[in-house]
Amino acid sequence: TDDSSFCLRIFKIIVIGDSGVGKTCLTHRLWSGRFPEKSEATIGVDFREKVLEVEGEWIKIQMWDTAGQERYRKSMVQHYYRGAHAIFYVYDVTDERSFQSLPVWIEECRRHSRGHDVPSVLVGNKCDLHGASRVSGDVARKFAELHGMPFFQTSAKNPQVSDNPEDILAMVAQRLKNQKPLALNPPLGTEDLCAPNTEKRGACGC
Ligand SMILES: Nc1nc2c(ncn2[C@@H]2O[C@H](COP(=O)(O)OP(=O)(O)OP(=O)(O)O)[C@@H](O)[C@H]2O)c(=O)[nH]1
Repeated sequence: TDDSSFCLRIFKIIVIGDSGVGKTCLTHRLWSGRFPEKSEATIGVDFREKVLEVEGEWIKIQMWDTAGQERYRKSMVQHYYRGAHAIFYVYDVTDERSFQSLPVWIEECRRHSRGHDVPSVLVGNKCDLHGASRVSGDVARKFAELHGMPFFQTSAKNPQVSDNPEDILAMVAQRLKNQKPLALNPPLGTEDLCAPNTEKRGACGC
């Protein structure tokens, strides 16, 4: 047998954001290719993993779909962030409040990742809806630039109308695999902050 097949690098991605923005649906879309008919509030964390081939290397992606509701997440917060290689910050494009909450999520991440800024992407979800209070794409893009994150607008329900969630994951996986910053043009002075957290990289028993 080929021993290298048991020697996968593992990358942990956590999905963060207010309750109801669609974290579970996005994760479900990525793992099953479908939009779930029913989605209930996540309690604690929902954990999925899969093996992806990226440019000839098989890597294992672990996706941690976290609870947005405070009462379902309190005791788990440390576990979410420990060893995370990347974060999807998700907001709902029809819900201004979920966008306004982002600095709080970013701050929480900083507190728990011991001074490291974990490479992140900003994902506006529910682009298939045309609600009155849509968060401006330009404003969100500027926010993402300010924080050195690539920005995507997507829909777990109807990926055709927007960036495809699978493409977002593929891009993140490719950058993690190559240990490149997630943002193409990190803002001046933040290059180190965008570098992948390599401390727990390569969880390989070989
Ligand atoms: N129209 C539309 N609805 C969506 C989309 N994504 C999620 N939803 C709906 O939004 C609601 C909340 O989705 P969830 O995925 O459970 O939200 P969550 O962020 O995981 O919520 P918590 O687990 O409480 O943190 C559900 O009713 C979904 O059907 C989307 O892309 N488009």
